[in-house]
Amino acid sequence: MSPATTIKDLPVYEYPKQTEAQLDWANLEALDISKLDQPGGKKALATQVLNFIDKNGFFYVTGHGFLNEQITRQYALAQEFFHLPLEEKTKYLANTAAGDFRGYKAKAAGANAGRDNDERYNIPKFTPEHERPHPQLILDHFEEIKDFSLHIHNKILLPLLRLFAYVLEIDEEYFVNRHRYDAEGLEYLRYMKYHPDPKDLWAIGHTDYNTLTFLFHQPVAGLQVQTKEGWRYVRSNPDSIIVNVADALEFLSGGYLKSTVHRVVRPPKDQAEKPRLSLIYFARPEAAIKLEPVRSPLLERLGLQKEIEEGLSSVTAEEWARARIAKDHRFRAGLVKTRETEIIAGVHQKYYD
Ligand SMILES: O=C(O)CCC(=O)C(=O)O
Ligand SMILES: [Fe+2]
Repeated sequence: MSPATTIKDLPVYEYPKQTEAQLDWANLEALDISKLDQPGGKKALATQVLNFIDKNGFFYVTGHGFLNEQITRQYALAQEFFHLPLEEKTKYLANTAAGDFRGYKAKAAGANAGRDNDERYNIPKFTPEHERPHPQLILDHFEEIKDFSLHIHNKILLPLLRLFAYVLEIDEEYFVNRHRYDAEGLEYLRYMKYHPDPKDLWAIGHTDYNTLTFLFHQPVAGLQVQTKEGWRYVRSNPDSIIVNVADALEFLSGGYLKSTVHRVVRPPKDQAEKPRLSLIYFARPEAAIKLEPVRSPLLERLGLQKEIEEGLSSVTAEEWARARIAKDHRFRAGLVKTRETEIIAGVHQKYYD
């Protein structure tokens, strides 16, 4: 390969073109988190958050401190990873039957081929708990992937958690203290590849089971968010990360922050024949954190304060995530015909077409 098309060791990743299709786009707020370091910035952002967060858990983050090249390097790695032979990738299979999503998930095949059209590689946080084998490609770029993951955790996740705590008028370290990087618990960076497929629905409507999900720029349209007015496409802008509130943060915030339903549909005609790569970071609370609602002066004032009750409040973040992953596995593997809705402790997960 010529030097012009590689940066040192990897082919340069070029984003596909944005679609020219006229789509119904969701209107989402953008939080410029670089403002948090400026006088008055926290207050301004809190006002913005209060305007949407009890209705819709999707928003953009700008001012996140990543250079475009850092993000496209991760896409280049994702692309190279998925080019590895299937027998190499399957050496690193995730144990999804046990609710463990670390490692590789192949695209469904054989009798279950219709159940999904995506491959994934989940790279867990860089702590001794999660030391595990990786392909040489990943090992060769380990420090770069680690720096990328740590930037998301320390420079994006934690400031957002402090901001949400400020909005709820609680100790600003309340959520941060439940997301210590070195503590036991699973977060991961995901490389994902959707293979072109004629079916309309590529990922059924769902909520995520973690704290916050960070979706990096991805011009192939397909991600949709459920709104009161119906499904709306989420536009991906080059300077923004798309963020969504997921189950654990909804539970911890006493239901105030909304874990928002989303899905992935087949891209519009001008993009439908291309593979769709996604680069996603799933932040989760520490494993042992109980999903009990916080006591918040804001929620008290609004009459929305939830009490700690039997049931979900005694379920940990780890138990919730494992239960969701294992149920999902049972469907994808063809062990059950339809998705099971009760996850744990009598709490139901809703699926939407
Ligand atoms: O690929 C995307 O844009 C979204 C994927 C997603 O919702 C998920 O993996 O939970
Ligand atoms: Fe999702």
